[in-house]
Amino acid sequence: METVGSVSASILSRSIHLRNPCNSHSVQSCTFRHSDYMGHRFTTPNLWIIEKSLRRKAHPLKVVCIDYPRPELENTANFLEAAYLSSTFRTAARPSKPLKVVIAGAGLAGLSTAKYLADAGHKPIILEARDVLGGKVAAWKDSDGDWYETGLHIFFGAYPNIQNLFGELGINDRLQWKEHSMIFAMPSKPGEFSRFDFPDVLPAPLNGIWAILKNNEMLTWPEKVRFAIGLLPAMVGGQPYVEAQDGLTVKEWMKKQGVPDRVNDEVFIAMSKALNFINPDELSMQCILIALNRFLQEKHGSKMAFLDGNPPERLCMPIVNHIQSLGGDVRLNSRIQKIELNNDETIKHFVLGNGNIIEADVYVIATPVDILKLLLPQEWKEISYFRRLEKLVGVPVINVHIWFDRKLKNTYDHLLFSRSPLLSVYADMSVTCKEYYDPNRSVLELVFAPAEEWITRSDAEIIEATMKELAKLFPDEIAADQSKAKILKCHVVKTPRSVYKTVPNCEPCRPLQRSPIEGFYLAGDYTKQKYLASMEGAVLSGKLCAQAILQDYDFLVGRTQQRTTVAASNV
Ligand SMILES: Cc1cc2nc3c(=O)[nH]c(=O)nc-3n(C[C@H](O)[C@H](O)[C@H](O)COP(=O)(O)OP(=O)(O)OC[C@H]3O[C@@H](n4cnc5c(N)ncnc54)[C@H](O)[C@@H]3O)c2cc1C
Repeated sequence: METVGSVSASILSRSIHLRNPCNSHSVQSCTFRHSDYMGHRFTTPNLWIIEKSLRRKAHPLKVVCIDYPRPELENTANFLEAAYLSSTFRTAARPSKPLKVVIAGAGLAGLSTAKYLADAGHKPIILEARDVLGGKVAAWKDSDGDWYETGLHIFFGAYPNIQNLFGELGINDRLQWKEHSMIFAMPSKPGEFSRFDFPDVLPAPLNGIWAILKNNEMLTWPEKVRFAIGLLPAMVGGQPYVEAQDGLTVKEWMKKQGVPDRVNDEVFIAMSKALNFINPDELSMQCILIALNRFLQEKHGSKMAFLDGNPPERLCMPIVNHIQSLGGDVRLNSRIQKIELNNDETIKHFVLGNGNIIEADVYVIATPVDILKLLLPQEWKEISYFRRLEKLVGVPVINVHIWFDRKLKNTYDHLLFSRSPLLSVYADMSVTCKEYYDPNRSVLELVFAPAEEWITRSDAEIIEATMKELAKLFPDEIAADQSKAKILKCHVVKTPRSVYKTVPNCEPCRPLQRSPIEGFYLAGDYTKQKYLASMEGAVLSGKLCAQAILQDYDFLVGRTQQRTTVAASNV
């Protein structure tokens, strides 16, 4: 095969820099021009190359060809790392005895675990309690055929594992990327918005710095300077500093760093509510620093995309089809009721709600952490790995959909930060999302947070409160009494326990995917991974769970054989 390009790689401190002179996704073959590897050739369709750990001659250079570059955004080191991890499942040696892995929960974490295990040649079976896929990305069709969702979901440029997954499934075109901006409502000027625009010509973090410096409506120059000085230790101290801030709330950290209260009020209330549905006086500062780090480190990190339709069909179904095409299974209406143990306190089987039992070589719980705690057998509760879970508690949040009798004008084809006391982010889905497109009527989807006080209130009260807030965002078009735009219909979806509430000191309580119980693993956005409680975090947790199972393969097979032998001799 003809050599059509070369890749040069270098390592600067700990980040990987890749340059592909071919700059094409359809390269058929490539020569690696590192002195140690001169002349080494790789051939694969859609060649892309990832260099994992170039550490001079002491460690061999690891080169992996990946098939799924991301078309919209640049292939950053984080993306290549995500693609590399995915490729390890496809290229793993086929197992002589595929493991039967039962996974509780068909949220993104459970689906991801099953997908990557299936890629590696194993047999995952997902048991989902409800009649709908997706967990916190679940959605339902009403009697008019309109969809309503558990939550308004945004995909970020800084979500490498999600985008790699879209590439693998061949559904990249389902992400509808928006302008690289963040748009905030201005409570002091009802109906007006202030933008942070990230210029495409500048690399990160300069594009972010430029966006902040150019915006003078929300923060004054002295406030920006005070905030920048406050952030200096984070820039200098790196990850250890970020982790150390887990003990402080956002508000406490701002005070300690001498950042003016107005910065908190103008920017961080909106950001805290968007990230974790709570206010800065509760949110751990580590959460904000991790988000800033992920969003500002990459040129397109804070660029946002909407899925082009309802998540169960447009995102979850392709994962299910993939799992089933490789011999796995996904069963709805199959709630795990109980974890039954052997005498040695390992798992004997899962008991389902209908009394059926299911046995497997490996068991994974990919439910929310609150459900896991309810399922934990008494015998495990004092193990510190499980005891620490007590600190992780789901936060309440409400998602509101309102269909109006007209097209609202004061809106954008984008996510909007409402900066209202009761609401967090919102979007006119009739504009932002292809499947929900309507030329004549607006459909607002709004995240109602913090929701602690509202979660037990009636839908009518929630809609009434929402309309009062909307009257400030659309002063010319919406009035609380509906004397302007009229509500055609609405849906309110309450999630009393959503993502874990990221209050200070939660980080040490997040469990690794491999538990101390043989053959038992966890997946879920709350488990240990570097992307907060998010869709990206859920998908990565599934990959890490599948990776841990693969790493333990010999042990798990040996264990199963031993049990079979013992069972046979008992007969
Ligand atoms: C309102 C809202 C807005 C959000 N916005 C964003 C956003 O913009 N961007 C972003 O990245 N993230 C967002 N998130 C967070 C994101 O949705 C979650 O982090 C992610 O979907 C969690 O996935 P998971 O698989 O870990 O858990 P889940 O989605 O909760 O999945 C767990 C599954 O387990 C099932 N289950 C429970 N009990 C049992 C049982 N006993 N047996 C079998 N199955 C069981 C559940 O039914 C569920 O399907 C938002 C969340 C909400 C609620």
